[in-house]
Amino acid sequence: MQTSDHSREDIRRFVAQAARQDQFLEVVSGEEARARFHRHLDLAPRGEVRVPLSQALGRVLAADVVAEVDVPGFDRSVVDGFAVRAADTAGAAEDRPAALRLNAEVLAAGHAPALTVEPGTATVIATGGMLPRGADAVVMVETTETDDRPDGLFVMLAKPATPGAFVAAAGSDIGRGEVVLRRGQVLTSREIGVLAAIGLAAVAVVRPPRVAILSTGDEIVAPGQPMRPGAVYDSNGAILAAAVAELGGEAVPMGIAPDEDAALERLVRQGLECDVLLLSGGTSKGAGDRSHRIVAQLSDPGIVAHGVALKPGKPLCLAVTGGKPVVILPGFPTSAMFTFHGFVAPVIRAMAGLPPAAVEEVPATLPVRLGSERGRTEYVMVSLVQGAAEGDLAAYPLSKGSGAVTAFSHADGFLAIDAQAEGVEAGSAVSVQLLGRTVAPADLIVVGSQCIGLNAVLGRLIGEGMTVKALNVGSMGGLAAARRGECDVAPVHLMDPATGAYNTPFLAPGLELVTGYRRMQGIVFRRGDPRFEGRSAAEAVAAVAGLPDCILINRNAGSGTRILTDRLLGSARPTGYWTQAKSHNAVAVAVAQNRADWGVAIGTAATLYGLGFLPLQEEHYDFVIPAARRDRPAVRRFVEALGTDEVAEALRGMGFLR
Ligand SMILES: Nc1nc2c(c(=O)[nH]1)N[C@H]1C(S)=C(S)[C@@H](COP(=O)(O)OP(=O)(O)OC[C@H]3O[C@@H](n4cnc5c(N)ncnc54)[C@H](O)[C@@H]3O)O[C@H]1N2
Ligand code: MOO
Repeated sequence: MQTSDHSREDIRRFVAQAARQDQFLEVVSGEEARARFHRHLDLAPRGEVRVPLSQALGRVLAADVVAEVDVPGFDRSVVDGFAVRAADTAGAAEDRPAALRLNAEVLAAGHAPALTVEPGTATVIATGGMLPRGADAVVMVETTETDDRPDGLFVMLAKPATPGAFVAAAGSDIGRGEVVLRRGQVLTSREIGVLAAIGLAAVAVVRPPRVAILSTGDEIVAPGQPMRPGAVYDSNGAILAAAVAELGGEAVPMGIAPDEDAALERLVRQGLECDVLLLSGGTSKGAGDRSHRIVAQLSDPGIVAHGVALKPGKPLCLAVTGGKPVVILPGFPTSAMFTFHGFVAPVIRAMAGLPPAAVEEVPATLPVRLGSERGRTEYVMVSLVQGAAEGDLAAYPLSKGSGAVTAFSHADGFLAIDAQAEGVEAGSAVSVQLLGRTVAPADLIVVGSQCIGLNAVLGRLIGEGMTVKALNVGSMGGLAAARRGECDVAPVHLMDPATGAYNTPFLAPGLELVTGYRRMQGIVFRRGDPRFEGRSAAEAVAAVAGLPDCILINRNAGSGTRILTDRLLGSARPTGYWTQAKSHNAVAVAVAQNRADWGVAIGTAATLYGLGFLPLQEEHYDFVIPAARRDRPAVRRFVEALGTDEVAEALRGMGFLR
């Protein structure tokens, strides 16, 4: 839909359509939605295919595999030596060796013996050689001597051999008729080895369910294509295709459908040729949201639930047609992933012949308060860090909203807030459902304010093989985490408004400060703007503060940059003063995209977005370290690396001062 040139009638129609909430009249619980969905689904695997072993990795066995051969297939020598009759060696000793005449045969691996080991004789045998008739043991060559006598070549044994010594019996590894692998087994390199050992070149595996994946929306652009204003790259398509493959399905990417009924209808019809059809976007009540209207045309039974009392995930639309699932996931990536894992993944697993995924939960403590809207069960992605006491885990919320794409990749798991609760208090015990099987441990935990300069140090440590977990919770959050002993390093840039001093005034007993680097803060503006170009910061502010059409993009209250801005403005309240951008980047983007005309940010942000910059003041970005953690090897290495010339050089290269 075009964004300009709308007639009043267009706009009235848009609002009327957007306000029509019919599709959300019946919002059901997650359990109810799942129950309705499963009532109509056919979850049986969709047949089997034979694949060569070279293509069997990761596939699911369609049937039990029964060995038709023994492994080993014959009694086999496991050493180089002599095949003997153990009875002939009874009583052998250093001073009374048993002498056995050697038969005229050498049993290399892969050759069938021709001669019997008669009493009083032995046959030379190699590792892997087939035990000859008559023999019941093998003697290692090192423990023997040979004796070249006129009546033949003899081997002298100084010790008796026990029956079966150094012989691997036929079928001792795998016996003919044995079930070696069970149906439903996921084939790894180990199982593929077993299949090869019993002589199979190909194996029957479950046919992976084919899952059509269609992203929808006029604003969606395929990665690799040029960006347009207001557009977003199609991340859902890529995430879903990979997630389907991870679950044993075959992703059938169908690209991006525009918000247009005819095209959508055609693509939905095409997608229904697969075993599952997944759409994302356009399920909400926006005027451009077409997907659910098209899916609503399906029958037998069609849509079974549209709207679930979950956050994220409210607009999820579940449909079934002829036993085949058709799901519209919400467009926001976190919502799409969350509902995919909750509602679609179990279906794909079942169709792929896999058992339900095991759910692992760990207890943790919530370090900060979490607010929640009543009426929907809310799921919050968290990152887990080791707390002060051994075994204690702190669950840091990764609250970037449903639209974020990084929440899933940064999270260790998620916690649920009851639909009736208005939030969870700081310090509450919570249960975290893990996304993987274990909590990923890290050598160094960094919690606080994030800065791209930090990578100059952390990148180096990671290159040395250290694992690092860095959580962005702001300076105040980092300071609190350091006080609670939940991090090794808390990067902070806090200015005391009374004195203008950085960071030191905020230290508490048990905390140390390591000097980091400085960041120049200043006014950012679009190059060439005569209201700023060529002026000092103070002159510029004096000139623009009273101009109603010169818009400021301000920072959030509590941030160091906001304190600086307030000092700069004095009692002036320019247009835009009440905005609350949360980062340097957000300020720079707003100015670069002409949504605002000026703001205060660090010089690096101005450079990144090609903006003009009027320097104001250096900000100190330092590191608070709990004294109790100061001697940990990872912390010592961090401080050491920070002090090196290479790091200082890298920081200067990025525009920081060190
Ligand atoms: N007035 C109301 N507005 C909204 C409600 C509501 O109840 N009342 N629900 C909100 C909720 S909750 C969600 S979640 C979103 C989901 O809406 P849709 O599923 O219709 O998704 P879209 O509007 O198409 O897109 C939402 C958002 O996600 C981006 N998107 C879409 N597809 C992709 C993709 N393939 N890759 C990356 N990003 C994608 C899209 O550009 C939008 O920014 O609705 C709320 N609104
Ligand atoms: O519930 Mo929507 O799915 O916020 O994100």
